[in-house]
Amino acid sequence: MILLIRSSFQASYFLVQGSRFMENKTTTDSATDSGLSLESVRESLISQEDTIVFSLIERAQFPFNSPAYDPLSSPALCGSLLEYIVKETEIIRAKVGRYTSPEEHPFFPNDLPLPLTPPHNYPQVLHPAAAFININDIIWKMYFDQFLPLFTAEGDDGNYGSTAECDLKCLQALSRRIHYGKFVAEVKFRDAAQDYGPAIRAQDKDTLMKLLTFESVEEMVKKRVEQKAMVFGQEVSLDDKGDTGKYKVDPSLVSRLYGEWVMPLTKLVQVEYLLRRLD
Ligand SMILES: C=C(O[C@@H]1C=C(C(=O)O)C=C[C@H]1O)C(=O)O
Repeated sequence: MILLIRSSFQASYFLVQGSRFMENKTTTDSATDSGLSLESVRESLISQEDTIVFSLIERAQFPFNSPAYDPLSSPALCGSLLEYIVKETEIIRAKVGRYTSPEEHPFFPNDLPLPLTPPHNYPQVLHPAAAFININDIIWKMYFDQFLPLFTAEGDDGNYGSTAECDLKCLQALSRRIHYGKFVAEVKFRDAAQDYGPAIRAQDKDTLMKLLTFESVEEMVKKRVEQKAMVFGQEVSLDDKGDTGKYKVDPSLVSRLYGEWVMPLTKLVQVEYLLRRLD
C-alpha cells in the first residue's frame, strides 16, 4: 500500500527543509541543487545504476539463505535477522538526519527517532506533498518475493548476517532510485506544465503515465544495465583465456529487474507525485 498522507504540508515542509549529513555523492549533486534539468536527473539515474549493479553482484555471492528471513527465536528480538538489521540501521540513519533528505526513504518509518545532528537547509526543489510518498512496502515485496529467488542460487551457506547486510544495500539503492522519480516528475512538469496541468487537474493517471513515458529511453536503460552487469560482474582470469564469459549476476536478469520492476515503480512514483503537484 502506498503511504500517502495528504494533510499537514507544514510537516512535509519540515522534512524537505530538514538536516543533511553524510551526503550520498551519486544523488545529491544534481536534483537538490538549483540546476535541476531532465539531463541532470537522468545522469543521476545512470550513476545510481552502478550502485545497484554492484550491490546485486555482492548479494549474488551468497545463496538464498532463507534463515536470514525466518523469525528469530530470541525473545529479545522480534522479526527476522534481516528486519532487525534494517530497523536498527534506520534508527541510526534517522539520528544522523538521513531521512530529512528528500532523496531518502525508510522501510520502517514508524517510531524513528528525531535527528540529533544540526539541520541542513535543502533547497526546496519538490512540492511539499513529495514527503508523503513512500512506496518502500511495494519495493520490499518485489525484492523478496519476485526478484531475490530469481537471481540467487538455492541453498544455505550459513552467512546470514552478510546476506542481510547485502540485502540492506540492495534495498537502499533500489529505494533511492525508484523514489528519485519525484525529481524526474518535477523536472518533466516544469518543462511542460501546459501538458501536465489538465491531466493533473483531472487526476487522470493514464494520461500522466503516457506523458511521462519515453519508451526509447527505457530500452536504452535496459541495454545499459545489462552491459554494466557484464562489465562489472565478469570473472577476471589472468591466463590466456581472458574473458571467461561467466558473470557474477546474470546480465539479462538485471535488465529484467529494470524492465519489470525498477522503471515501472519509478513511473508509479512519478504519477503519484504529479497527482499532487498542484495541491
Ligand atoms: C526516468 C524517466 O522517466 C521514465 C522512466 C524511466 C526510468 O525509470 O528509467 C525511463 C524513461 C521514462 O519512460 C526518464 O524519462 O528519464
